[in-house]
Amino acid sequence: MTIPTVTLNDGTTIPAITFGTYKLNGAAGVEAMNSALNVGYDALDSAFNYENEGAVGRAVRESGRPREELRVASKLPGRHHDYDAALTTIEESLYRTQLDYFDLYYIHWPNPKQGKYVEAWKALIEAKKRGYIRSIAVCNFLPEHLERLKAETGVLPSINQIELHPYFPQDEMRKWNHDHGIITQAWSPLGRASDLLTNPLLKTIAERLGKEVGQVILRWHHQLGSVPIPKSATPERQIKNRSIFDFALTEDDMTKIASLARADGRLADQDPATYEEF
Ligand SMILES: NC(=O)C1=CN([C@@H]2O[C@H](COP(=O)(O)OP(=O)(O)OC[C@H]3O[C@@H](n4cnc5c(N)ncnc54)[C@H](OP(=O)(O)O)[C@@H]3O)[C@@H](O)[C@H]2O)C=CC1
Ligand SMILES: O=C(O)C(=O)[C@@H](O)[C@H](O)C(=O)CO
Repeated sequence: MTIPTVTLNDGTTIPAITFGTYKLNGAAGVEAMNSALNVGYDALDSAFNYENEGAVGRAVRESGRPREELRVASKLPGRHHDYDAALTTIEESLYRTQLDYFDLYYIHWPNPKQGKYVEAWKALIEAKKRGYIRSIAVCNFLPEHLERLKAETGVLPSINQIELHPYFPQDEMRKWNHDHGIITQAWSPLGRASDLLTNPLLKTIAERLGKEVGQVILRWHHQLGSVPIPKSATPERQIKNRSIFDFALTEDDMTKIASLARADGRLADQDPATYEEF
């Protein structure tokens, strides 16, 4: 089944599910990404810090698929938020992928203590003007960070990619994004293979629908209006994870899944208000 598309606030489009590539490196990484592109994913999420932009570019070329059919993303690391360094880093990302442009490029973390994310954002705006990037976006930004981008540049991102899964549903942040025309993407959408995948409530829903728990979680993301980015090195799981557009959760399922939220449901100690990424 074809993956539906989502239109961003700058008129560009992304598929309603993207393939995550964190920890997919080297030849094994290329193989996993090749498999994902072969089973119908149209988008790859990468980052300068994943050290796999070369594998991403190679998988895109080996797929034999037209470049314009695909969406390729990377992210600017915290150590390169200075304006000139940011532009050079984006150029380096392009050289590593050996692609002519990125569909999406994100600021990976705001690093508020360092305090240079507005400068980095201005570099992304310039990189878009130069044709390096089609759509500019952020990850892990809080409302206060987004307000500063708006006040100081007049440009809000197309996407805010945040940690999001049933243990950490981020209702307020998702609403903020939605109210400001920003699409929410969900990182670690499956809870990075934590006990979420064996949760009894999710298992009951999955059994009733004849689906797997991972599919129920990814469908939950879709019905919330967020775009999940599941990673899997396993072809069978890649296929299952993308097969979420031919069934639906009931309102009752959605309400029950909302009850799984935990006071601190984060997977790790990575609060964007204080976390500083290298
Ligand atoms: N912007 C940011 O700050 C961040 C962005 N990301 C992005 O989000 C992507 C996804 O997040 P990630 O942290 O990788 O975690 P995910 O929630 O996607 O979980 C990945 C893990 O789940 C396993 N898995 C995948 N599908 C299934 C399934 N159907 N059943 C059982 N297990 C499954 C995988 O195993 P296996 O591979 O062995 O199949 C892997 O161990 C990253 O790859 C990256 O692209 C991630 C973190 C932060
Ligand atoms: O994977 C990413 O995109 C990250 O930002 C990392 O910080 C990741 O979340 C991680 O857990 C690294 O240990």
